[in-house]
Amino acid sequence: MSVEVGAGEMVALIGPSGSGKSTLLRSITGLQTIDPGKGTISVFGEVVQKNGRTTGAVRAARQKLGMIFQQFNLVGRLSLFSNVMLGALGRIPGWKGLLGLWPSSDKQLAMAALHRVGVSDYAAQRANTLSGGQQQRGAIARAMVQGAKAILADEPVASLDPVSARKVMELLVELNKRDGFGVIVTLHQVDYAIRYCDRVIALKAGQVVYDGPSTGLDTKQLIDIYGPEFEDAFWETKA
Ligand SMILES: Nc1ncnc2c1ncn2[C@@H]1O[C@H](COP(=O)(O)OP(=O)(O)OP(=O)(O)O)[C@@H](O)[C@H]1O
Repeated sequence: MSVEVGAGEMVALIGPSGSGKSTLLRSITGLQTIDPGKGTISVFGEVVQKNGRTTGAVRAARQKLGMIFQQFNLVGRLSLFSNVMLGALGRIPGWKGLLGLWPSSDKQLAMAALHRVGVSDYAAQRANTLSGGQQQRGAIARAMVQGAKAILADEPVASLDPVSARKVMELLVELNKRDGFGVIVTLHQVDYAIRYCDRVIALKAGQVVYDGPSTGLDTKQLIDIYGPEFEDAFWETKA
Protein backbone atom coordinates (compact mmCIF):
# COMPACT_ATOMS: atom_id res chain seq x y z
CA MET A 1 0.00 0.00 0.00
CA SER A 2 1.02 3.59 -0.48
CA VAL A 3 -0.31 6.20 1.93
CA GLU A 4 0.80 9.69 2.86
CA VAL A 5 -0.61 11.67 5.77
CA GLY A 6 0.20 15.37 6.26
CA ALA A 7 1.54 16.64 9.59
CA GLY A 8 -1.66 18.26 10.84
CA GLU A 9 -4.27 15.93 9.38
CA MET A 10 -7.02 14.06 11.21
CA VAL A 11 -7.44 10.69 9.54
CA ALA A 12 -9.64 7.72 10.36
CA LEU A 13 -8.39 4.27 9.47
CA ILE A 14 -11.30 1.91 8.97
CA GLY A 15 -11.80 -1.58 7.58
CA PRO A 16 -12.92 -5.02 8.65
CA SER A 17 -11.19 -7.05 11.33
CA GLY A 18 -7.84 -8.32 10.07
CA SER A 19 -7.60 -5.74 7.27
CA GLY A 20 -4.29 -4.43 8.64
CA LYS A 21 -5.18 -1.25 10.57
CA SER A 22 -3.17 -2.14 13.69
CA THR A 23 -0.35 -3.58 11.59
CA LEU A 24 -0.07 -0.27 9.74
CA LEU A 25 0.04 1.80 12.94
CA ARG A 26 2.54 -0.58 14.55
CA SER A 27 4.71 -0.43 11.44
CA ILE A 28 4.73 3.38 11.43
CA THR A 29 6.07 3.37 15.01
CA GLY A 30 8.51 0.55 14.24
CA LEU A 31 6.90 -1.84 16.73
CA GLN A 32 6.56 -4.21 13.79
CA THR A 33 8.89 -4.56 10.81
CA ILE A 34 7.56 -4.51 7.26
CA ASP A 35 8.27 -7.27 4.73
CA PRO A 36 11.70 -7.10 3.03
CA GLY A 37 11.49 -5.46 -0.40
CA LYS A 38 11.16 -2.01 -1.84
CA GLY A 39 8.70 -0.67 0.73
CA THR A 40 9.73 2.14 3.05
CA ILE A 41 8.09 4.06 5.86
CA SER A 42 9.00 7.67 6.64
CA VAL A 43 7.95 9.66 9.69
CA PHE A 44 8.28 13.45 9.55
CA GLY A 45 10.59 13.09 6.57
CA GLU A 46 12.94 10.49 8.10
CA VAL A 47 13.02 6.92 6.78
CA VAL A 48 12.25 4.64 9.73
CA GLN A 49 11.81 1.34 7.87
CA LYS A 50 13.62 0.07 4.81
CA ASN A 51 14.41 -3.39 3.43
CA GLY A 52 12.28 -4.97 6.15
CA ARG A 53 14.30 -3.37 8.96
CA THR A 54 13.95 -0.37 11.21
CA THR A 55 16.59 2.33 10.71
CA GLY A 56 18.53 4.39 13.26
CA ALA A 57 15.93 7.15 12.87
CA VAL A 58 13.17 5.09 14.48
CA ARG A 59 13.98 6.08 18.07
CA ALA A 60 13.74 9.81 17.42
CA ALA A 61 10.59 9.27 15.34
CA ARG A 62 8.94 7.31 18.18
CA GLN A 63 9.37 10.34 20.44
CA LYS A 64 7.22 12.30 18.02
CA LEU A 65 4.48 9.69 17.86
CA GLY A 66 2.16 9.19 20.81
CA MET A 67 0.59 5.74 20.67
CA ILE A 68 -2.84 5.32 22.25
CA PHE A 69 -4.33 1.85 22.72
CA GLN A 70 -7.78 0.39 23.29
CA GLN A 71 -6.79 -0.75 26.80
CA PHE A 72 -5.17 2.59 27.77
CA ASN A 73 -1.84 0.92 28.80
CA LEU A 74 -1.49 2.85 32.05
CA VAL A 75 0.28 1.31 35.06
CA GLY A 76 -2.71 0.58 37.28
CA ARG A 77 -1.03 0.90 40.68
CA LEU A 78 0.62 4.24 39.86
CA SER A 79 -1.15 7.57 40.19
CA LEU A 80 -2.48 9.21 37.08
CA PHE A 81 0.18 11.91 37.50
CA SER A 82 3.01 9.32 37.65
CA ASN A 83 1.64 7.62 34.57
CA VAL A 84 1.66 10.89 32.67
CA MET A 85 5.21 11.58 33.88
CA LEU A 86 6.29 8.31 32.26
CA GLY A 87 5.92 10.19 28.98
CA ALA A 88 9.08 12.12 29.95
CA LEU A 89 11.08 8.93 30.58
CA GLY A 90 12.91 9.24 27.24
CA ARG A 91 14.39 12.58 28.36
CA ILE A 92 16.01 11.60 31.68
CA PRO A 93 18.07 8.61 32.87
CA GLY A 94 15.84 5.63 33.77
CA TRP A 95 16.99 5.51 37.42
CA LYS A 96 15.88 9.10 37.96
CA GLY A 97 12.48 8.21 36.59
CA LEU A 98 12.25 5.15 38.87
CA LEU A 99 13.01 7.32 41.89
CA GLY A 100 10.54 9.96 40.74
CA LEU A 101 13.27 12.58 40.37
CA TRP A 102 11.54 14.43 37.57
CA PRO A 103 12.65 17.94 36.56
CA SER A 104 10.12 20.49 37.74
CA SER A 105 9.62 21.66 34.14
CA ASP A 106 8.37 18.14 33.25
CA LYS A 107 6.11 18.08 36.30
CA GLN A 108 4.58 21.35 35.20
CA LEU A 109 4.18 19.97 31.71
CA ALA A 110 2.38 16.91 33.11
CA MET A 111 -0.05 18.99 35.18
CA ALA A 112 -0.71 21.26 32.21
CA ALA A 113 -1.39 18.21 30.01
CA LEU A 114 -3.74 16.68 32.60
CA HIS A 115 -5.54 20.00 32.80
CA ARG A 116 -5.69 20.23 29.02
CA VAL A 117 -7.40 16.84 28.69
CA GLY A 118 -9.75 17.59 31.60
CA VAL A 119 -8.62 15.11 34.28
CA SER A 120 -6.31 17.18 36.51
CA ASP A 121 -8.68 16.64 39.47
CA TYR A 122 -7.72 12.95 39.44
CA ALA A 123 -3.94 13.46 39.24
CA ALA A 124 -3.25 11.81 42.60
CA GLN A 125 -5.64 8.91 42.10
CA ARG A 126 -4.40 5.42 41.21
CA ALA A 127 -4.97 4.80 37.53
CA ASN A 128 -6.87 1.54 38.10
CA THR A 129 -9.51 3.36 40.16
CA LEU A 130 -10.42 5.65 37.25
CA SER A 131 -13.05 5.14 34.57
CA GLY A 132 -12.01 4.04 31.09
CA GLY A 133 -12.63 7.51 29.68
CA GLN A 134 -10.51 9.14 32.39
CA GLN A 135 -7.70 6.61 31.81
CA GLN A 136 -7.79 7.22 28.07
CA ARG A 137 -7.52 10.97 28.66
CA GLY A 138 -4.52 10.23 30.89
CA ALA A 139 -2.95 8.19 28.09
CA ILE A 140 -3.41 11.17 25.75
CA ALA A 141 -1.82 13.48 28.36
CA ARG A 142 1.14 11.07 28.57
CA ALA A 143 1.59 11.35 24.79
CA MET A 144 1.59 15.16 25.13
CA VAL A 145 4.29 15.05 27.86
CA GLN A 146 6.33 12.74 25.65
CA GLY A 147 6.49 15.65 23.20
CA ALA A 148 4.49 13.85 20.51
CA LYS A 149 3.62 15.81 17.38
CA ALA A 150 1.15 13.22 16.17
CA ILE A 151 -1.14 10.75 17.89
CA LEU A 152 -1.62 7.25 16.54
CA ALA A 153 -4.68 5.85 18.28
CA ASP A 154 -5.56 2.18 17.84
CA GLU A 155 -9.27 1.76 18.59
CA PRO A 156 -9.11 4.30 21.43
CA VAL A 157 -12.86 4.26 22.06
CA ALA A 158 -13.63 0.57 21.56
CA SER A 159 -13.75 -0.14 25.32
CA LEU A 160 -15.68 2.99 26.27
CA ASP A 161 -19.37 3.72 26.79
CA PRO A 162 -20.88 5.99 24.10
CA VAL A 163 -20.64 9.20 26.15
CA SER A 164 -16.98 8.67 27.13
CA ALA A 165 -16.23 7.58 23.57
CA ARG A 166 -17.68 10.81 22.18
CA LYS A 167 -15.71 12.89 24.67
CA VAL A 168 -12.44 11.16 23.75
CA MET A 169 -13.16 11.65 20.04
CA GLU A 170 -13.98 15.33 20.69
CA LEU A 171 -10.71 15.68 22.58
CA LEU A 172 -8.77 14.21 19.65
CA VAL A 173 -10.50 16.64 17.28
CA GLU A 174 -9.68 19.55 19.60
CA LEU A 175 -6.02 18.52 19.86
CA ASN A 176 -5.93 18.33 16.09
CA LYS A 177 -7.74 21.56 15.30
CA ARG A 178 -6.54 23.76 18.14
CA ASP A 179 -3.11 22.36 19.00
CA GLY A 180 -2.06 21.09 15.56
CA PHE A 181 -1.51 17.43 16.50
CA GLY A 182 -1.70 15.06 13.57
CA VAL A 183 -4.10 12.23 14.38
CA ILE A 184 -4.48 8.80 12.82
CA VAL A 185 -7.21 6.86 14.55
CA THR A 186 -8.44 3.35 13.83
CA LEU A 187 -12.16 2.99 14.35
CA HIS A 188 -14.73 0.25 14.08
CA GLN A 189 -17.55 2.78 14.27
CA VAL A 190 -17.89 4.17 10.75
CA ASP A 191 -20.25 6.89 11.95
CA TYR A 192 -17.51 8.20 14.28
CA ALA A 193 -15.05 8.22 11.38
CA ILE A 194 -17.47 10.26 9.28
CA ARG A 195 -18.46 12.62 12.10
CA TYR A 196 -15.03 13.37 13.56
CA CYS A 197 -12.44 12.90 10.81
CA ASP A 198 -11.85 14.94 7.67
CA ARG A 199 -10.25 12.10 5.77
CA VAL A 200 -10.92 8.37 5.80
CA ILE A 201 -8.57 5.63 4.67
CA ALA A 202 -10.27 2.25 4.35
CA LEU A 203 -8.27 -0.98 4.26
CA LYS A 204 -9.39 -4.35 3.07
CA ALA A 205 -7.07 -7.38 3.16
CA GLY A 206 -4.01 -5.14 3.45
CA GLN A 207 -4.94 -2.86 0.54
CA VAL A 208 -6.21 0.72 0.50
CA VAL A 209 -9.73 0.56 -0.96
CA TYR A 210 -10.82 4.13 -0.16
CA ASP A 211 -8.78 7.23 0.58
CA GLY A 212 -10.61 10.52 0.52
CA PRO A 213 -12.90 12.92 2.36
CA SER A 214 -15.15 11.30 4.95
CA THR A 215 -18.08 13.03 3.29
CA GLY A 216 -17.35 11.08 0.09
CA LEU A 217 -18.09 7.67 1.64
CA ASP A 218 -21.44 6.28 0.63
CA THR A 219 -23.34 3.12 1.54
CA LYS A 220 -22.27 1.30 -1.61
CA GLN A 221 -18.58 1.89 -0.84
CA LEU A 222 -19.09 0.81 2.76
CA ILE A 223 -20.76 -2.41 1.61
CA ASP A 224 -17.76 -2.98 -0.71
CA ILE A 225 -15.44 -2.51 2.26
CA TYR A 226 -17.32 -4.45 4.93
CA GLY A 227 -19.55 -6.80 2.95
CA PRO A 228 -23.34 -6.98 2.54
CA GLU A 229 -24.06 -7.36 6.29
CA PHE A 230 -22.68 -3.89 6.79
CA GLU A 231 -25.93 -2.06 6.07
CA ASP A 232 -27.88 -3.85 8.82
CA ALA A 233 -25.05 -3.47 11.34
CA PHE A 234 -24.64 0.23 10.51
CA TRP A 235 -28.28 1.09 11.02
CA GLU A 236 -28.34 -0.99 14.22
CA THR A 237 -25.55 1.13 15.74
CA LYS A 238 -27.28 4.33 14.61
CA ALA A 239 -30.65 3.35 16.13
N1 LIG B 1 3.62 -8.91 6.66
C1 LIG B 1 2.47 -9.52 6.63
N2 LIG B 1 2.14 -10.32 5.59
C2 LIG B 1 0.96 -10.95 5.56
N3 LIG B 1 0.04 -10.86 6.53
C3 LIG B 1 0.32 -10.09 7.58
C4 LIG B 1 1.53 -9.39 7.68
N4 LIG B 1 1.52 -8.68 8.83
C5 LIG B 1 0.34 -8.95 9.42
N5 LIG B 1 -0.37 -9.81 8.68
C6 LIG B 1 -1.70 -10.33 8.99
O1 LIG B 1 -2.66 -9.38 8.60
C7 LIG B 1 -3.72 -9.31 9.55
C8 LIG B 1 -3.79 -7.89 10.04
O2 LIG B 1 -4.28 -7.80 11.33
P1 LIG B 1 -4.48 -6.42 12.10
O3 LIG B 1 -4.56 -6.73 13.55
O4 LIG B 1 -3.48 -5.42 11.65
O5 LIG B 1 -5.90 -6.00 11.55
P2 LIG B 1 -6.91 -4.92 12.10
O6 LIG B 1 -7.51 -4.30 10.89
O7 LIG B 1 -6.25 -4.01 13.07
O8 LIG B 1 -7.98 -5.84 12.81
P3 LIG B 1 -8.89 -5.55 14.11
O9 LIG B 1 -9.88 -4.53 13.67
O10 LIG B 1 -9.52 -6.87 14.41
O11 LIG B 1 -7.96 -5.06 15.20
C9 LIG B 1 -3.39 -10.33 10.62
O12 LIG B 1 -4.09 -11.52 10.33
C10 LIG B 1 -1.89 -10.55 10.47
O13 LIG B 1 -1.50 -11.86 10.84
